[in-house]
Amino acid sequence: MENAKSVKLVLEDGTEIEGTSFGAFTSAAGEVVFSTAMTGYPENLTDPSFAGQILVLTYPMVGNYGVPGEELYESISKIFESDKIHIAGLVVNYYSEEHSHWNAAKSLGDWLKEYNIPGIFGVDTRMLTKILREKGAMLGKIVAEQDVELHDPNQDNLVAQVSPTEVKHYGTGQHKIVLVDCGTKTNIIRCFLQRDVELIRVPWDYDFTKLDYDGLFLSNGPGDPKMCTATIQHLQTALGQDKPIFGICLGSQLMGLAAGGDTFKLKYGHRSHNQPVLLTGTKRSYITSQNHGFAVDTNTLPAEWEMLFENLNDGTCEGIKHKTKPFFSTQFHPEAAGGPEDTEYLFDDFLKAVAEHKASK
Ligand SMILES: NC(=O)CC[C@H](N)C(=O)O
Repeated sequence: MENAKSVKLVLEDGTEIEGTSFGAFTSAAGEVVFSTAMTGYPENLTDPSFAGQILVLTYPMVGNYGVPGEELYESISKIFESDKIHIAGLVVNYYSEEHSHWNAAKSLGDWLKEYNIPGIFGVDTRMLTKILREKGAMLGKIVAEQDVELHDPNQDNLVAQVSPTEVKHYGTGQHKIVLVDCGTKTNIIRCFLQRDVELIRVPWDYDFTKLDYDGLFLSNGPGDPKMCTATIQHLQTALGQDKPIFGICLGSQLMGLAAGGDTFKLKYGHRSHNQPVLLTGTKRSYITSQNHGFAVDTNTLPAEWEMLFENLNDGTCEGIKHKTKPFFSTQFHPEAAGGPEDTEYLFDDFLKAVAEHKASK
């Protein structure tokens, strides 16, 4: 490669790995996490839940299908999961400078440069993942010319950084759904707009309890769920009523916290497109898309709540539900993008609960 510049990845345990720069030639610190998904870097990089994280991809060749051009649908992106790259840095094994795909508009390296995000390649990302799996997710940094301090993004209120500051309206359907945007993936909005919904998208700390709505949705988002104190407070008011509530990922953790339960940090998290979950009380399992580092501790849930899905790899909580009220959540991503769409039916289940609740009034 012409003009190749070397950079290094440094982990908090002292591990240093030399590699070659692609994307922006700059330094960045964050939490180093790995994803074993085989595709989906345009979706992953724009998922706001990755804010503050240096993402390691185990799939050996990355960049070969380039990055699509932007297209809008109802004023939201048709392609990406938000309007910018959210990761702090990218670590890959082989970066394919040549890309080819029917909808590619640019290379992955050029896209990273646009957002001033560093990438490093030539790293044995499977060896690195073994280190992260043994020792747990670690802080780390990509170092170009200037050194930077290690920084733990989970100490920051990342949700406040990625959440919008204004209320937005979408769609004209008959069910009025409030979407609390803690860093929502746009595919959640797309999934709602493909159904009979009018969506009111509000900031993470907005007092939605004052709004007139039929159902409440809590989005995914970055960082430690315990940082979202304002959302948890508003949610506690909503849990005192009986309008249907559905939460995804961070939204599931917020539901657990508002219900009176606790969350904890997983050793290295779940990030891939093939995480098996079991629907509690059945022998039915689903393959799901996941991206989370925290989970609800089911042992701390009050008696009127129960686990809805369980992760079949490590037994952790993949969703909760209220035993009598229409409140449920998933730790995984039924909206996929990327990953399997097998659990998208949960949007229909939620809207069915909304319709039933309205009919009962
Ligand atoms: N995708 C998400 O919503 C992630 C939730 C939370 N930030 C976690 O890492 O567990």
